[in-house]
Formats: sequence, structure tokens, C-alpha cells
Amino acid sequence: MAAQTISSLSSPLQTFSSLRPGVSPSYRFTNFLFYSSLRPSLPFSSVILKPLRAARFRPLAVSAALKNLSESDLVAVPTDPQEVTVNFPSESGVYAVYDNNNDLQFIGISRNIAASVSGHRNSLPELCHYVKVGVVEEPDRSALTQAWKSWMEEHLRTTGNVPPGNQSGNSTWVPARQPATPRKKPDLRLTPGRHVQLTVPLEDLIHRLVKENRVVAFIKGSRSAPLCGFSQRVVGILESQEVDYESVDVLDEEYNYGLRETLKRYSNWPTFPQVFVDGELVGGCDILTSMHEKGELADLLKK
Ligand SMILES: N[C@@H](CCC(=O)N[C@@H](CS)C(=O)NCC(=O)O)C(=O)O
Ligand code: FES
Repeated sequence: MAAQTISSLSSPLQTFSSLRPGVSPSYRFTNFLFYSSLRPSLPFSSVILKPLRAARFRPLAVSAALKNLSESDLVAVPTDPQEVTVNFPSESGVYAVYDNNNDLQFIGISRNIAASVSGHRNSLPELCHYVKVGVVEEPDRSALTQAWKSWMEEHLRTTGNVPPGNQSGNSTWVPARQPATPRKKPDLRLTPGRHVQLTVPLEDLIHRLVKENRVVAFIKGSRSAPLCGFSQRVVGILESQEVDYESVDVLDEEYNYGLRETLKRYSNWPTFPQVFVDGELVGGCDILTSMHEKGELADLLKK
């Protein structure tokens, strides 16, 4: 195995999960500050101290800037996915996963480290006990690949082995592909079409729609083909929550004529997407993203 070269391994980019395109730099920065200022405390018992060749344990990834693999802190992965989401950085970077014997199993790249770690912990609990993470500044593809290579080379140099999960042909750590994409629910239409003269104001139709359906997302484009990155992100978040929701395309001039401007007045919110839960506007893309990352959206939808 020592003879295996880095370039012969399956591409680290295949391991990207939870891609979050379009997160504005300012938002990411705020997020980073938020995570940096966290001083979470894990129950001490959840961190099993062992005589390690690995590094010190620290409670969670509070100092996650990219360092050498050997210098990075080994952090116990909480069993609660919400704790992972809150305490690990949702930044782009590299991560190394260790089993409960502190054996390195896999080195991956992620656009959202917390989401990837949470996914691995969920699908491979027996192999995903500890992680090291390194946030990559200005994380374009080449910077991320470079970081991944440097960790991989360091591990190869010191052990002569490629981590089992990175050996070619091993698909344990790659998220399983969905067999066939299930057909998405159709979008709701507010009217029968432009040819029909409405006898009720559009506001009343909007009101009825959001009161009669628990979760409604007004988006640009359809849920199967959103026409704007903000709407796409919100659809992705709602799908990841596995919530039953209705979607309405505000750009559909045939069946939702006038909705784009009327809804802005109805909700007093100037942009799309707009997500309503129990008849109340929850927010747009920024708010939904933030609530999703903090676990607040799951709580709201569970109620
Ligand atoms: N910060 C907003 C981003 C959404 C946004 O800026 N939407 C714009 C462009 S898609 C919009 O809807 N503008 C009004 C319009 O197109 O009628 C959010 O969190 O939802
Ligand atoms: S940003 Fe252009 S349509 Fe949304």
C-alpha cells in the first residue's frame, strides 16, 4: 500500500458533501466569528483519553485553522448531530476521521465540515469517533486539494499507509447515490390561469394558502428547477429537513400572475424566497440558513 501514490487515490473532491454555493462572504465571516467565540464544554467522559500517537484532545474544533495533520487537535465527535452542527465549523476544509482505537480511517474534503462529520457519524458511527479538522482560507478547489494532499502525504510519510477509506475502490465514505431521484411534488398554483377572471383578491388566496398548508416556500422557479441560487438553497434546506412542504413559483406569470408584488405587500418582505410556517413568515434564505445551521429550524418544524 505504501507504493500507492496520492494521485492514484479516488479524487478527494468526490467526497464533497453538503455543498453550499452562494454563501455570502460576510455571512461566512460572521459564522466563523460565531464558531471561533464558542467555548463549548463536552462532558469529560465523552472524551476518552488514551496514550496517543495522535495529538492532544481539545473540546471541539474551536481552533480549526489548517495545520499539519500531526499538529491538529483530535476532537471527540458528539453523538448528537445537532451538537456537531453547532460546535464544528461549517466552513470549507479538510477533515480526518479516526475510529475508537484512534486509527485514521479517512481524510476528506468538505464545503461544510460540520455537515460532513455529522453525516459520517450518522452513517458510520463505529468508524467515526474522533476527527481533526482544518479550515482552509480562500477555499477554492486547488487550495482544498492542496490541503488534502498535504495531510495525506504526511500520513503516508509517517505510517506508510493510505487510510482505508481513501484506498481506491473503497466507497465507504462517499455518500451513497440515491438510486433514482423520486419525482418531486408539483408546485402549487394560486389560480387556474390568467384567462380566468379572479373574484377574490390575490391577498385572500395567499392568506388561505399559507394558513391551510403548514410549510409553504414561495420561490423563484419550481422546486425541481429553482431559477435562483437563494431559492435553490432554501429548497435544499427544506429537503434536507425531510419536511412535507408546498412550493409556489412567484415567476409563474400564467398561474400566479401578480403574486410577486402582492406577496411582498402581504408579508412586508421585499425579496424571495419567503418561507411560511403555520401561516407566519419565518424568513428568506439568510434566516433559513442560519436557523438550519443552529438546529432551530428542525425544532420549529418538529412542533
Ligand atoms: N438576503 C435575501 C436574498 C434573497 C434576495 O436578495 N432575493 C432577491 C433576488 S432573487 C429578490 O427576491 N428580489 C426581489 C424580486 O426579484 O422581486 C434572503 O435572505 O432571502
Ligand atoms: S439573485 Fe438573481 S434571481 Fe435571484
